[in-house]
Amino acid sequence: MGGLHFHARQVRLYFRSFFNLVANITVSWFSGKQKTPALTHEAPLYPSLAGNICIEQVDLQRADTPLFQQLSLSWNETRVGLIGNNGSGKSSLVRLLNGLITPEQGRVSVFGYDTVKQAALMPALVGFIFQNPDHQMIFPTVAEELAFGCEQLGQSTQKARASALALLAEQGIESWADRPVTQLSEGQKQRVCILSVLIMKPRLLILDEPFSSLDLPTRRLLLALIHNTDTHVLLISHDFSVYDDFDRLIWVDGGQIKADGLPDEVIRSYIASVDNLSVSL
Ligand SMILES: Nc1ncnc2c1ncn2[C@@H]1O[C@H](COP(=O)(O)OP(=O)(O)OP(=O)(O)O)[C@@H](O)[C@H]1O
Repeated sequence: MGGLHFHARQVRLYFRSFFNLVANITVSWFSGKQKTPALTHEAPLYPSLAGNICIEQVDLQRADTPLFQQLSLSWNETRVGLIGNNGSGKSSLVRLLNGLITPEQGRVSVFGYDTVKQAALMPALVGFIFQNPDHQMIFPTVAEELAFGCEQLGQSTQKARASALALLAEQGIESWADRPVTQLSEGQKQRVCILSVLIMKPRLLILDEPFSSLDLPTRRLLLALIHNTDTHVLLISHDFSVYDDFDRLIWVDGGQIKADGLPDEVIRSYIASVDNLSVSL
């Protein structure tokens, strides 16, 4: 068991190191330490779909089965939610946005950057929070977990620790700095994960079911954290109350956009469709 756990940690470490190596090079480019590559803000293939985040005529298969066919979607709103039944394609859709999966056809771009052609930029542009914080945390203590992101932004080890401590102090949790992450509760771990991504100031923050095991106060605390950033947020949650202040909600069904609009209206349509289904069962 211990060996298995160690192995899983190592795999995660290598995976994250690879992404961070790429992010490091990228951030160095941004900060002018190396020659800046020619970044092309390409025009959208379909100008009517122009937006900060843009999915254009995308085809995607999962396990040889078509999931998205000619999927097109774009938005500029800062707070966007994604709902849909299990297996409807939500996680696949958000994984297209940081280049974790690649479409067979079409194009996905985030703030003008192509997630495939400019994949190396994605770790610096798009932060990702998973359902299970254990899949994300790799350092022994809270401060190290936060400092890592700052080091990827080019800060010295000392400066990175100072930035981590400053963020913890701002959150009123400076006493957590040297706590082992393994001794945090699930909610505390998720809070550290969100802070460790926000400290890198991504332009888009994607959260895939981040609250499923959290109690109401912790959920509210983390929602406030998300609301207080000026980062664009894309949130997947089966708890619709989290969408109260959101600008837009997208309902995915069988790999297609079933409804897209104000959260209240989309939630009403979704619930009505589930009620209809229950009646006909
Ligand atoms: N790694 C994978 N390999 C192959 N098929 C996959 C993989 N991940 C998801 N799928 C398939 O793609 C489809 C969409 O799955 P996805 O995880 O995107 O749905 P979801 O809406 O996020 O579901 P849930 O709410 O259960 O998390 C499903 O049919 C699923 O079986």
